[in-house]
Amino acid sequence: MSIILEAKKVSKYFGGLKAVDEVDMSINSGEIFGIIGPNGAGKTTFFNMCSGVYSLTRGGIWLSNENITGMRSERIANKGLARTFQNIQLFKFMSVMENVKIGFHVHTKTNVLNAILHTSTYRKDEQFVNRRALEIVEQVGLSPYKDTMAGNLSYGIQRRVEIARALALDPKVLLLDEPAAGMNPNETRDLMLFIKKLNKDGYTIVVIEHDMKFVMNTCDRILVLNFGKKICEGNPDHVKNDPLVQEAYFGKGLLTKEADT
Ligand SMILES: Nc1ncnc2c1ncn2[C@@H]1O[C@H](COP(=O)(O)OP(=O)(O)OP(=O)(O)O)[C@@H](O)[C@H]1O
Repeated sequence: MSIILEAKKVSKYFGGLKAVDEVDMSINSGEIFGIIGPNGAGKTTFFNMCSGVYSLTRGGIWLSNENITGMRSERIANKGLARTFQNIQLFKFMSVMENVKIGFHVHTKTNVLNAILHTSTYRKDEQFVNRRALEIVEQVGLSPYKDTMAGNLSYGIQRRVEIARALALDPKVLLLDEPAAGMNPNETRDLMLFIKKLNKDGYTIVVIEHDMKFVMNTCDRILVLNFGKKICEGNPDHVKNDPLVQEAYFGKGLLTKEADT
């Protein structure tokens, strides 16, 4: 199994605050990998460094053995790492297809002038984007909603549109920041199945999530952060039974109760 995303001694300091402190992580190609930890543990900051939104204070990040430390986020996206954000960031007055099509901008050569002049570059890009967007919409089961305005869809479907838009980048690795946040149990169950299907389709998935049932039932391996430090890493059973995790994060018994239901 090859390592697809690797972080070595990654740190981020905000003034005196060590939001992420010397965290190592190795994700194998084909895994569903979870990152958990209490509020403020450093999870999103860590994602922001992996995806080029934040610079690193120390350490390095490798994507498919290429050092991507310090690269801009568009460049990292182009190299195959796509992400979604904690808060849904869709264009609510645009259709599902239009939202997905926006995800293609890093792949196309069209600029404003090409668009205004309707050049052949623009027309070729338009054809490519329309065809691929339709394929992705079908792949993720959004065909019935393709012409619906995003703002009119349920929360669970909107999340799926966001993921579809990230797939437009043709990523190898998909980072999902709290995809189940705000979902009802049915939506969370559907999301779980959806993520497993995406993984079967060949995407490596890294997911930050507070919903323990989701994490324990979906992830192959889990990394636990607390106050910016990695306190545990392993398969769901290992993490569930780790006394440090129980104490530092969940409070004794809570993890077992939530994850087993
Ligand atoms: N841009 C920033 N400037 C200063 N401090 C920040 C910044 N971003 C995050 N922090 C701080 O870094 C710490 C880690 O925050 P982060 O959002 O990464 O945690 P988290 O584990 O994702 O939390 P949550 O589960 O609540 O989303 C927190 O103390 C937060 O206040």
